[in-house]
Amino acid sequence: MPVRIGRHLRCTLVRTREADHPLRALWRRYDAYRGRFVAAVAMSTLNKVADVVPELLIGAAVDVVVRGDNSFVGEVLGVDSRFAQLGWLAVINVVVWVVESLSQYVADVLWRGLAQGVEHDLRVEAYDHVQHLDLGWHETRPAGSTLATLNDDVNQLERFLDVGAPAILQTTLNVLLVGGVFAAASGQLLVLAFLPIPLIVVGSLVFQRRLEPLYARVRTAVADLSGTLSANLSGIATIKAFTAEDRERDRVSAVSQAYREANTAAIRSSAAFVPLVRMAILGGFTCTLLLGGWATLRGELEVGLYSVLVFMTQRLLWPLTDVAEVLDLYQRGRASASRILGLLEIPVTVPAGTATLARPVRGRIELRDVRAGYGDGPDVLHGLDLVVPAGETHAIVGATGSGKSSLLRLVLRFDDPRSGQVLFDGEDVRSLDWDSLRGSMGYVAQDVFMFAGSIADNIAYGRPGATREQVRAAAEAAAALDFIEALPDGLDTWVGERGVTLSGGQRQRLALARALLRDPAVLVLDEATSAVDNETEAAIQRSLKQATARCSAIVVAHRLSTVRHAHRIWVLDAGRIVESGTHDELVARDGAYAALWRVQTGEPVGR
Ligand SMILES: Nc1ncnc2c1ncn2[C@@H]1O[C@H](COP(=O)(O)OP(=O)(O)OP(=O)(O)O)[C@@H](O)[C@H]1O
Repeated sequence: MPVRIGRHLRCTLVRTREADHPLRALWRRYDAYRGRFVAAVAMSTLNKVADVVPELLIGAAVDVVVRGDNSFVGEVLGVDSRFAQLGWLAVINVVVWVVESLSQYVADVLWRGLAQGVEHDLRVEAYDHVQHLDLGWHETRPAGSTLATLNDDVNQLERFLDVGAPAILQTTLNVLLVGGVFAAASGQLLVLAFLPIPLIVVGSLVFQRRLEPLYARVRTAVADLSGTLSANLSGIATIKAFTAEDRERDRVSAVSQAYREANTAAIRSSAAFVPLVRMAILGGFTCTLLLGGWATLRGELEVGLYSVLVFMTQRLLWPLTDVAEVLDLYQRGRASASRILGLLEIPVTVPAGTATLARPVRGRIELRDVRAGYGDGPDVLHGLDLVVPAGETHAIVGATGSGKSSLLRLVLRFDDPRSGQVLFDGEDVRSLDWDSLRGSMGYVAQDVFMFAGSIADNIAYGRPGATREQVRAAAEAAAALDFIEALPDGLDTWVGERGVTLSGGQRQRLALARALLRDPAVLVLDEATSAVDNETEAAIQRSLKQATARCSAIVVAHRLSTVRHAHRIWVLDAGRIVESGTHDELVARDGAYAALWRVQTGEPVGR
């Protein structure tokens, strides 16, 4: 099965399939929240009903005052006294207000809980998916852009669920409840008061269509801005060193301006909707006020009912002015949902296998006719055959760009080869689960990363349950204990996110300690000692000799003195193995390795 290395830039996927509505897809994905959603809808419905009742009570009170003994309330309750009727109305009002307030509280808690639950789950799920995507994908996509999706887009969606969704529900309920009252009172007024609604609905649909691409543009602009900012902050030392501050400010300003323009365009369009809605509302309100008033004067409508209808028109129509804002939230939420789901749809191209290795893991690595490359680019490794028997230390050397790190990436299965096989203890690495494969390896990368935490935390990163003594022993084996103990808090010294308080060589030694503490079957070192001085390197070599007595090691090094004692040295040139053998054999052969050796040491060949 030919598989390609890395680079799966699938920005196109960030916009999900048109046919599948992102919010509907979200609904399907989070079925665990459906119960809470139904409860929130029920509570909002109760709240809305309780909200409409006081208006009816006002009408009833006017009816009591105007019609006295014949009032609607008097007939329903069988109470003659107007004072008693008003008293009853007051009691009902208090009960309704209590129900209204309580249901409002419960509905708020439910909606907010729902929104935050979905926000949390979605963020964690998206993050987890992102961390399983292959390394090549991460390398070709600005980290800031992924961050914008994980953070900003998830927040937008939360805002829609928290504010937008209940608002849509309340507006719909309003229309239904008030419509019911109007229908009971007067069919003609129902038609007139509701005339603006189709206009608003059609307007909403038209605006929604216009707004959709505008908000998609806003989300893309946010991702660009976030990507630029995060890249610049990571490269701040380079910006300073090359006095590029002004240039970078202009670049950030241009990206920020693009965001501003995208937002302005969206806001201009969505805000234009408000006056349209208001004009429609004015029409409906004027009809009820005038025609209802005239009907009351002609005696065709009760005064109490007229006052209810006027209040109701207010209640029905004014909340519709919020439709524009809700539409705005909806579109933002939809665009964000689309981006998050797009991220979740990106396939994991280097999935874990299911096989486990027999224990104890021996640590034999073999590459069989391996061809590999990045994305759609040319091959960078051309049919490599290489074996590292269990327990041996092998070195990979060669000019810069010859493919040494690419080879290590295949061993760790950061990428898969385009053809050929990588075998670990005889098993194809594609068939192994991560625990068997990477769990048996200790890796020190060229660019060492330290997490925010103490030195001890960083060393124990690959083996969280390690004892203090084990951490100290690993630090000692990596020739790191002396400098650690010289620090004010020793092993408890806090190192920043990137270990910026440490020198390059110190960081490398901590990374080595971290790898050794795992007690790996295979130690993979990519220029692990390039930043230490000769004396420290000699100390590390002595420790490594002990450490690698128990495991296999694949060591990439430019400094050939580092790998001189390896069991075998493989010389790479432009992605091909051109020589292999022990140091002495290779020097004796007087080929590429011998030439490199001479350049580095000035030693005459054959010595
Ligand atoms: N992530 C990547 N995406 C695309 N091409 C890459 C990537 N990493 C390396 N390459 C290319 O693959 C080739 C081999 O690079 P590699 O890093 O494996 O060489 P190397 O021998 O480790 O170099 P160095 O000694 O400088 O670390 C180079 O041509 C490089 O441009």
